[in-house]
Amino acid sequence: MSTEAGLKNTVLVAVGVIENAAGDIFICRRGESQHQAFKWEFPGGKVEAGESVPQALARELAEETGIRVASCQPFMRIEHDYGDKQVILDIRKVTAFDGEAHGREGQPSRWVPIPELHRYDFPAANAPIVAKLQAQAED
Ligand SMILES: Nc1nc2c([nH]c(=O)n2[C@@H]2O[C@H](COP(=O)(O)OP(=O)(O)OP(=O)(O)O)[C@@H](O)[C@H]2O)c(=O)[nH]1
Ligand SMILES: [Mg+2]
Repeated sequence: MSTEAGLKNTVLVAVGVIENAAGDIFICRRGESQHQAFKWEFPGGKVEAGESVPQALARELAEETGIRVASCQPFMRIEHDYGDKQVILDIRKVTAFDGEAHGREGQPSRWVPIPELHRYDFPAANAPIVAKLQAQAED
């Protein structure tokens, strides 16, 4: 029963780590009416019924950033419990895309060099994403 209640509050989220030719990463700031308000995020959103993760990612990135995904690869998967909500983040690295990434819904956005990512206030679930990107950048 508690499991059922938990599952009802679990959302699968397609998240895009968009990388440009300089190796910088595109991030956006969440709005005041959203869960984890005002935190910085990697753009993305909930996978809808009947969608695959790459399909949801393409749709969400078109809506939120205006880009068309040309190539993406699995990066990592994170399960996190916020108490009020459980999320499963399926994170994909977007290495080829068409268009200029921008905050298409009016949200603040910017390209950030990987060594500076930890300066931004991300949702708690995102810590392993930033850590993995920075560890890979050190190689
Ligand atoms: N897009 C995105 N969502 C994240 C990240 N980290 C993280 O915990 N989340 C959580 O994933 C959940 C779903 O993401 P979302 O709110 O972007 O979903 P959506 O675009 O479909 O949004 P909406 O319901 O606000 O219209 C939220 O609870 C959000 O807090 C992240 O880096 N990017
Ligand atoms: Mg979203």
